[in-house]
Amino acid sequence: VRLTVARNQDLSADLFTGVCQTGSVMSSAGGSTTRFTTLSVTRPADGITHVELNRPDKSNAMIRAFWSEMVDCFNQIAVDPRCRVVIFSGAGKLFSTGIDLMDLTSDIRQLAGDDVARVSWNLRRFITMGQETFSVIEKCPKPVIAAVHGACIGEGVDLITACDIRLCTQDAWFQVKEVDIGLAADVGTLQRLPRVIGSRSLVSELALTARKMFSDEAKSCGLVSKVFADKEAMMAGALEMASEIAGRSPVAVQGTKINLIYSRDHSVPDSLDYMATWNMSMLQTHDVLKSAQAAMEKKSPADVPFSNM
Ligand SMILES: CCC/C=C/C=C/C(=O)SCCNC(=O)CCNC(=O)[C@H](O)C(C)(C)COP(=O)(O)OP(=O)(O)OC[C@H]1O[C@@H](n2cnc3c(N)ncnc32)[C@H](O)[C@@H]1OP(=O)(O)O
Repeated sequence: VRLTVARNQDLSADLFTGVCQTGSVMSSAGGSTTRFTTLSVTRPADGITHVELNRPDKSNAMIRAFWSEMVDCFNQIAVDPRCRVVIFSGAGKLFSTGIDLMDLTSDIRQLAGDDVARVSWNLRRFITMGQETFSVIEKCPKPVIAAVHGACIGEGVDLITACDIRLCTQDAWFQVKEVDIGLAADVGTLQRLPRVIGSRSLVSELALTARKMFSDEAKSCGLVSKVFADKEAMMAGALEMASEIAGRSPVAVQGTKINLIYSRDHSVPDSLDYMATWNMSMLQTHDVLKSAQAAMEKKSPADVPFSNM
């Protein structure tokens, strides 16, 4: 199945109206609409939301509007019962070249405040806003599959390390570029990358030298779990994986994401404790009974109708 075909079929859907000339419109479950200029949001199949970086003529460089649109987008996805899983990709010839360098330089030049304390305070707020741009992905209970083709630079790496699953094309490359522009990466890569790939030595090497890492190495170190020949194959693979996830119990899927992230950041005893408390209510779902019955009847979970949440 190709995403492009599915998307065309979906343009009339009520929730996501797809890309139009002035941007993409997304309405929350409550009905309010948000118009995005840096993102395209579509629903290629039942339960699946496709979010696409949508500044292809500027290499999907991330401007300030992107920061707030990401927060709006993922906050809406988090509460949208019709979304069970998200695919995140980039339009055009590459995934993203990271922060928009024009924006960055003008933002830094325009820092306001009467003295060092006030300037610093404002700068801190600016940095935490940047961090929230990617933390919203992690806070969203729906799993997010990043699908990367071509370059993924700087903030692009911040973005994908906040995703749950990463796929890429053979021509993909990754670069923790921040030291080259005179700063220590500050919106997620240094915190998340060491937890994604096991080797702290490799993380330090990548972050301190800003060297490019190509797809084969990205696969062997665990940054991505699958490499596809080209973008078309990757998007088909992402859609197939997303369908597998969307067909399963949302109680089980969302509980799995939340507990995996919790256990990444806590000790095993604390995480087991959290898990027990989590499942003391979630195990009472009808989904367990329905799934167990389907397994005994040798049916796939995909054949079981689970209600949305
Ligand atoms: C508190 C927050 C702090 C956050 C920090 C974040 C840091 C980072 O993200 S560090 C990474 C910054 N990015 C870069 O240094 C990459 C810059 N781009 C490139 O080196 C090249 O674009 C690249 C080698 C990737 C590709 O080169 P190619 O010749 O194929 O394309 P270009 O002609 O360069 O690009 C096409 C148009 O896109 C514009 N563009 C590309 N990247 C950026 C960018 N990062 N910021 C702004 N604009 C970008 C480029 O200017 C071209 O536009 P136009 O000239 O209008 O055609």
